[in-house]
Amino acid sequence: MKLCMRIYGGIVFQQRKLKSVEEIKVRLDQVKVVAVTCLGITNPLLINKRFDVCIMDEAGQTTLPVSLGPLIFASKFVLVGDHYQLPPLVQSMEAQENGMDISLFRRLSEAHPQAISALQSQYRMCQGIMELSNALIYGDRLRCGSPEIADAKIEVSNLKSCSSWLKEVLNPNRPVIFINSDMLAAFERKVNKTLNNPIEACIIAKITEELVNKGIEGKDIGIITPYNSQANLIRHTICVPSVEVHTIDKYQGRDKECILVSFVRCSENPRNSTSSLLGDWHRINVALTRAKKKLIMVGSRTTLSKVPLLKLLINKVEQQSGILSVSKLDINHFGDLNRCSHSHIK
Ligand SMILES: Nc1ncnc2c1ncn2[C@@H]1O[C@H](COP(=O)(O)OP(=O)(O)OP(=O)(O)O)[C@@H](O)[C@H]1O
Repeated sequence: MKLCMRIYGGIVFQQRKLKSVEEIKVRLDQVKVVAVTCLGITNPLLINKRFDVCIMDEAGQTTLPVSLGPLIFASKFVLVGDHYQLPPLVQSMEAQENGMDISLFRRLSEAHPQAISALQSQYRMCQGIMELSNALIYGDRLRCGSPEIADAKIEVSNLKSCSSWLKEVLNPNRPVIFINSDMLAAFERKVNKTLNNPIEACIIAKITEELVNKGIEGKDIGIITPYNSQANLIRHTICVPSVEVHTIDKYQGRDKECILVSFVRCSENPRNSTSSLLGDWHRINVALTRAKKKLIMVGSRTTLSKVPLLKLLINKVEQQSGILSVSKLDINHFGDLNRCSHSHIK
């Protein structure tokens, strides 16, 4: 059945085209379930409504005042979220210092651990991908929901025509690959106070093109990176329009069959790179848990290893035999490294 959803003032309606405020009011009195954003609850049409239960999704990423809005309309509430992923986005330093980036979900789960029901079966990641966040973040508590999920693999057509490094990267039996760019001198570049890495963008573009050539649909591929400038650079570099490219923060709550991560940081003096967006383990957790069947990471092992959690990640990938060090010879097979490093796209 195909449902047609219509949204009026932040409230979602199924199927019907409603022509007047009166019709919306009548419909609202008939329905048993109302779906609305946290801020949409302030809609005047809902002002006198009361609900038996309020279920709030992504509660770990919602600030306390925004959470309280819908909760006061209900007798009971259930908060759904994961405070091991990114917390609410709060830009004001003063608000942060006063705890505004701590969600109601986190506060209540710490104050009332007996009220938590931890969901341990997950239906997204295959075994190899799940093992990373299990080892780094979840203390080995996650399980694959079924053997089919655990063993899921990408399906690619004949890899014989690929160069040897791409054969390794696309190999369906390797769910996790970390492409180490140390031999390429693929240095980060500062552009208007943000960072990008042209050589990493070229590597990501080449792998994406090859995945599509070998039968993976663009809509099943996602590319994520910590930095906006790198997301823009990759969007300009790849030739497959249906592939989604976003920052890690924007990818929370989403998934794809195949995820490529560009870590960007690579500096001649790696110590300079330790305080960065990558220092936040919540963000690393989001990046590692978006792929269903294939997770391909590109970065400088030397630079990233200065961040303790990323060092653990790289060691874990090494245990899975998933590290691939690429050389200038490999990369020059598909084009001119100089063209990548002198890219003028900002
Ligand atoms: N019972 C199930 N059987 C098969 N697939 C499922 C089942 N439940 C969830 N999935 C799939 O697992 C993936 C993750 O589900 P969902 O997005 O609901 O999880 P989530 O906990 O909200 O994830 P996150 O907060 O990490 O983004 C989705 O691709 C979804 O289709």
